[in-house]
Amino acid sequence: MTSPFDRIRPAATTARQVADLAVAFGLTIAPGQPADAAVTCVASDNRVIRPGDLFVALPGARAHGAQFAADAVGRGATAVLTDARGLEFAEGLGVPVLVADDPRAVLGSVAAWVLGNPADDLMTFGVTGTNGKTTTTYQLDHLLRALGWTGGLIGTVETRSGDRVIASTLTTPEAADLQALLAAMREDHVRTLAMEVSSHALAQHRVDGIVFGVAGFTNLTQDHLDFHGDFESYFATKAELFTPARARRGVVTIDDTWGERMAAEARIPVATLTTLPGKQADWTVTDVAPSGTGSAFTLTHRDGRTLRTSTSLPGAYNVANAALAVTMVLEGGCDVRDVSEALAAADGLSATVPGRMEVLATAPRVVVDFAHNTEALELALAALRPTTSGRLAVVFGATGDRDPGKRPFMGAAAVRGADVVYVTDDDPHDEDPAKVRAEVLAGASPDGAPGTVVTEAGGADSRTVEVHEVAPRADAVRAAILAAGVDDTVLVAGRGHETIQEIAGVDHVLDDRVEARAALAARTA
Ligand SMILES: CC(=O)N[C@H]1[C@@H](OP(=O)(O)OP(=O)(O)OC[C@H]2O[C@@H](n3ccc(=O)[nH]c3=O)[C@H](O)[C@@H]2O)O[C@H](CO)[C@@H](O)[C@@H]1O[C@H](C)C(=O)N[C@@H](C)C(=O)N[C@H](CCC(=O)O)C(=O)O
Ligand SMILES: Nc1ncnc2c1ncn2[C@@H]1O[C@H](COP(=O)(O)OP(=O)(O)OP(=O)(O)O)[C@@H](O)[C@H]1O
Repeated sequence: MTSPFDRIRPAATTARQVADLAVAFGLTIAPGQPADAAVTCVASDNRVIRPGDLFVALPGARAHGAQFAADAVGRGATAVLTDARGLEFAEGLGVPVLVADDPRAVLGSVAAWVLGNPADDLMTFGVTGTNGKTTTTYQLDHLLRALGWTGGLIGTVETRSGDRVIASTLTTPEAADLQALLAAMREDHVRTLAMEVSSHALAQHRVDGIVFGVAGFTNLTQDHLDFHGDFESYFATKAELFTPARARRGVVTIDDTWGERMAAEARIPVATLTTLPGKQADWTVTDVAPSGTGSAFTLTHRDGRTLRTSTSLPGAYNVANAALAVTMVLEGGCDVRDVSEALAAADGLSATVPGRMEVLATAPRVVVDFAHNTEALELALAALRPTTSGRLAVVFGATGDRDPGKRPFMGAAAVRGADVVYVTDDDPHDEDPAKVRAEVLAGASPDGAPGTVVTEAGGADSRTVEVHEVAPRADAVRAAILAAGVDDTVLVAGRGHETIQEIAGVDHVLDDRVEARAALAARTA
């Protein structure tokens, strides 16, 4: 396992003069410090500094990066870039100090300049949206490789450049790390990049220094409102990806109204995509049919171009993810026949995505999925229902300290979609886990207590749902799997590939897949 401070960086770099950098970006060199030095790479965290780096010290919510400037210089940083406040810490360290009003706003462009604009050498695909970024990115990477290119991948789960692979700490890396990674990709002869672009990244200038060849939009639903404030600003942040500063062209899924608005307001050429029957778009998905564990579908352009392929992942939304991946590659300029043949040879969009609809067993079926907001939970349950002949159980919790408004909605969605509901903990962070569970339970049952809930009592669709509260999470996973019949499905939702659970500032090792496998072994025993 890699450490959070591992970075994929270029081995060979060209030295750049700090004085030239100051001129190029109109930065002030603080008086009384050395005026020039050479820099070869850029980092914004002292813990990843290597000799020759420019240390960019950013003000943050928890610290000012300049507090770590002395350590950065001790590790070999040859210059510091910070703001006026950071200058107080960075003076007198014997290296040039560049000052910018807002160092975060120049970091991406500065890093790209130092590293020789590495994004220019790649065919870049950036995916944004609330749900589906990771899945779409893996399918994109799978298709690009099937077409014969050496692909790079950046996203929530892992980061890949050629044979180099590390676990990711953020969905979209900080700007300096990202540019260093792109420079490493250039060295590794990577030709294409499939990358997730989070709304945090857009808001924090992390993707400055890249103009994506093709940007893709999946969907927009309630999430991250603690960071963005309201839906309108969340939308506006995502919409930035569809402007000339960020991408040359786009593909927008218009299955939801936010997609329609994104396509209408985009300031770059966009092609629209829909999976909804009868809806008009540039690209439409039709003839969806079960195929293996997933679905086959036909993708057709208004001009008649068409191909039929499949995805191995279950659920209608995975058809949308797969179709978006294919459409982005076609809009990137690939010929429909080449794509069709590559997909036929690659068994369709069949990439396994860690912790996304990952099937661990079939009798009972045990599936680990990352659904951690209301809509995702609802859709994940709906995706599994048609292929569950027995009962459908779900194990999930809500995250502490984040977006408390969604907790009761998640509880209600679980009861609507499942027959057995285990409310447990996700990452409590600094919040009382029992309080978080209680807020989820408040949406799951009328009295907010575990027990038997009758949905739509008296109606034709009336169902009886068992609601349990079990903590810690490993016990909930175990209880659900031990109680399941062979025809049942157990969905363990919310944490996907994650391996660390944070409780009151302490990291605990917890991997849903490991816990589920242990429970399956206990069943056999
Ligand atoms: C809200 C947010 O995104 N915050 C990110 C931001 O934090 P911050 O600006 O408050 O930084 P800080 O911790 O005060 O530190 C200030 C500066 O000092 C540096 N520092 C800090 C400590 C130290 O010992 N040495 C050091 O050099 C930091 O690298 C930073 O440059 O910069 C930090 C350094 O890169 C990130 O770790 C931190 O991500 C936090 C942990 C986070 O949870 N971010 C999430 C919300 C996020 O970005 N998520 C999206 C995906 C969302 C989704 O779609 O699911 C993502 O792209 O990952
Ligand atoms: N197109 C989609 N529409 C709705 N839900 C989806 C879609 N694709 C995936 N999901 C659900 O959302 C969960 C997260 O999927 P994925 O990791 O691909 O999205 P993401 O955008 O990368 O999410 P995050 O940024 O939170 O990591 C999945 O586990 C699945 O339950």
